[in-house]
Amino acid sequence: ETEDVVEALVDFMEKLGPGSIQNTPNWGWNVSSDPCTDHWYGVKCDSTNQTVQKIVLEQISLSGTVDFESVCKETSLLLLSLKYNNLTGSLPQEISNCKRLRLLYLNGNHFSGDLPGSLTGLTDLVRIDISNNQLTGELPDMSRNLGLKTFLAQNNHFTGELPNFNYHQLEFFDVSNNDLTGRVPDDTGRFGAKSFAGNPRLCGKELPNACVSKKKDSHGFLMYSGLAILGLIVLVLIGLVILKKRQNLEDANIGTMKKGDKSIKDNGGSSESKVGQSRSEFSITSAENGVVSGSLVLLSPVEAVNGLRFEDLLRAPAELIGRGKHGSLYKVLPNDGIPLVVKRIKDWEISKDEFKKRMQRIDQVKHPKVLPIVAYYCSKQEKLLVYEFQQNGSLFRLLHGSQNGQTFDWGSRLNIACNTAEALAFMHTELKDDKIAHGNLKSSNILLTKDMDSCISEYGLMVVDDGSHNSNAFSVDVYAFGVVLLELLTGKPVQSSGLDLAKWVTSVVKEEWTGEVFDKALVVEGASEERMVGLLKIALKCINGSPDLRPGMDQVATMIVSLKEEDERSLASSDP
Ligand SMILES: Nc1ncnc2c1ncn2[C@@H]1O[C@H](COP(=O)(O)OP(=O)(O)OP(=O)(O)O)[C@@H](O)[C@H]1O
Repeated sequence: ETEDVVEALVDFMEKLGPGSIQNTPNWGWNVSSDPCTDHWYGVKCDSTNQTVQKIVLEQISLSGTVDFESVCKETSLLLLSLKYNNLTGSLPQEISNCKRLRLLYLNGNHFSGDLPGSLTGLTDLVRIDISNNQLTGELPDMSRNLGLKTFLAQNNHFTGELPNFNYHQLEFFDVSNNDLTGRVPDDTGRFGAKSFAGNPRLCGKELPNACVSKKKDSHGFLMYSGLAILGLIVLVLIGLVILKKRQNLEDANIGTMKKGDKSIKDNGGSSESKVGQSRSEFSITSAENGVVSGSLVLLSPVEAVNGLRFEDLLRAPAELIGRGKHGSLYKVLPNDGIPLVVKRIKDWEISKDEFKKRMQRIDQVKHPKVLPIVAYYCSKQEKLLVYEFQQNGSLFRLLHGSQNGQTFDWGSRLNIACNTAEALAFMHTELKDDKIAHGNLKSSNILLTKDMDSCISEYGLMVVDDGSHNSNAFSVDVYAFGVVLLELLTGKPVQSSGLDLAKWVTSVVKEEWTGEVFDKALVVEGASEERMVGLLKIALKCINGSPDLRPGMDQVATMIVSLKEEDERSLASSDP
C-alpha cells in the first residue's frame, strides 16, 4: 500500500475508538507496517496482496465515529463491515468516495442524522444494511443503483414516503419499524407486510392501514352494477352453504373402532348422526365446515390410542395450531389420552386405494427418527393423519423462536443434521421403488421428542410436483434438506423479508467470504470454522440448481457422519 493510504487507514482506525481491542496480538493498524503483508486485524487484501479490499470490524465494541473521508482513500475497498459496535455520528457525503464499494454493513450501531444523498452515487453497491440505528430523514431514491440486492433499514427513525426501488431485483428488503408515510407501491412483489410493518402512517394492501382510494369513482353506474353483482354472488354462496350443511347433516356417518383388527369400520349409525349438531366449537370438523365420514385406520398400536374411538377424536377439544399450504393441523386432546395432532389435508388428488397403499407402505418402513403415523382416515374430499403431539416443538421454533436464553450449540445442530440425513437416506432407500419421498421437508417438519431427540414428521404426505420432468421427488428432498442445513448454519429463517435463503447464501459465498454467512451464536461459541465450512459445502451440493447433480441422500448422510466423527475426534483431543 502507498504511504498515503496507510496513514489514512490509521487515522480511520483512531477515530473508530478501538479501545483495548488494540492490544490484540497482531493487531497492526500502525504506520510502520503494511495492512496486507503484515495482515492487519480485520483486513483482507486482493490475491496479489497489493490493495485492501475488505475491512471487517464486527462486534468489537468500537465506540467512535467513522471517518469515511480517510477510509475511502483506499479506493479499491469492496466491503466495509462495522456491524454490531457502538459507533455514533452521522454518515457523511464522503461515503461516495468509496467508489467501488459493493457491500456496506453498518447495522447495529448508534448512527444518527440523515443519510447522505451521495449514497445513490455508489453505483456498484450490492448490499447495504443500516438497520438498527437511530437514522432519520428520508430514504434515498436507490432506483438507479442497478445492482442493488439488499436494502435493510429497519428499526430506525426514517420519515417521508418510500422512494423508488427496483423491488423485482431486490432479494432482501426491510424498512419495518420506522416512521414512513404514504403508500406501499403495489409492485413490491415478494416483500410482504413484514418488510413494511411498524410504520403506523404507512398504508398498503396487507398492512393494518389500508390505503384510501385516491379519487372518487366517477363512474356511478359501473360502481352500482358492480355492487349488484357482488350482492348476487353473496346470495348464491349463502344458498350453497345452507344446502351443503343440510346434506352434510344427512350424510354424517361416524365410524367406530372395532378392537382387534385395528381398523375402524363405518357403522353408518343413525344414532351418531347427531354428532354433527353437538360438536364443540373447537372440534376438528366444525372448524372448516366439513363432515367426516368413513373409517379410521389405526396403524401403530400406540397405547395412547387404545380404546380411542373415532368419534372421540372428532368430539375431543381441538385447537388449530397450523394452517399451511396443504391443509390444517389440529392439536387434539382425547379423554384420558395423550395429546395427538391431526393433519387435515385438502385437495389431494389421490385415489382412496392409492392413499391407503401409500400410508401402509410408509408405516412398514420404520425408522426411529421418523415420526410414525398413528392412524389415518381417508375420504374422497379429505385425508386425516394422526400423529402423537411432540411437546418440544420443531427445529424451526428452536432456531427462530424465542429461545429464552437457551443456546442451540454446534454439537446439537450437527447431531440433528446427522439424524435427519440418516433417517431420510434410510427412507429413500426403502421407498425408492414406491417413489415415495418426503415431499415437504422443512425445519417445521423436524420435531423434537421429549428427550430432545429429533424426528422427521409428515413423511410422504405430499406428492412432489415441481413442474419439471427430469427431477424426481427424491432430489427435491435433497434440496430441501440442503436448505435445512443452511438454516442450521446461518440461524436465519428461510422466509424473512422475502429472503430466499439458498439464493442468499449462494451469492454471499460467491461475493464475499464464507465466514459472513454463519450464525453469530456459532462463531461466538467457537465452533470449528473448518467443519462449518464443511457442512456448508455439503449444503451447497444439495441445493445445486440441477437436480441430477445433487448427491443422493445416502451420500449426504455419509458425508455428514464423517464430519460429525471428525468433530468428535477434535473435541476428544482438545480435552486436557
Ligand atoms: N406432531 C406434532 N407435534 C407437535 N407439533 C407439531 C407436530 N406436527 C407439526 N407440528 C407443528 O405445528 C405447526 C403447524 O404445522 P403444519 O404442518 O400445519 O405447518 P407447516 O408444516 O408449516 O405447513 P405444511 O406442512 O402445511 O406445509 C408447525 O410449527 C409444526 O412444527
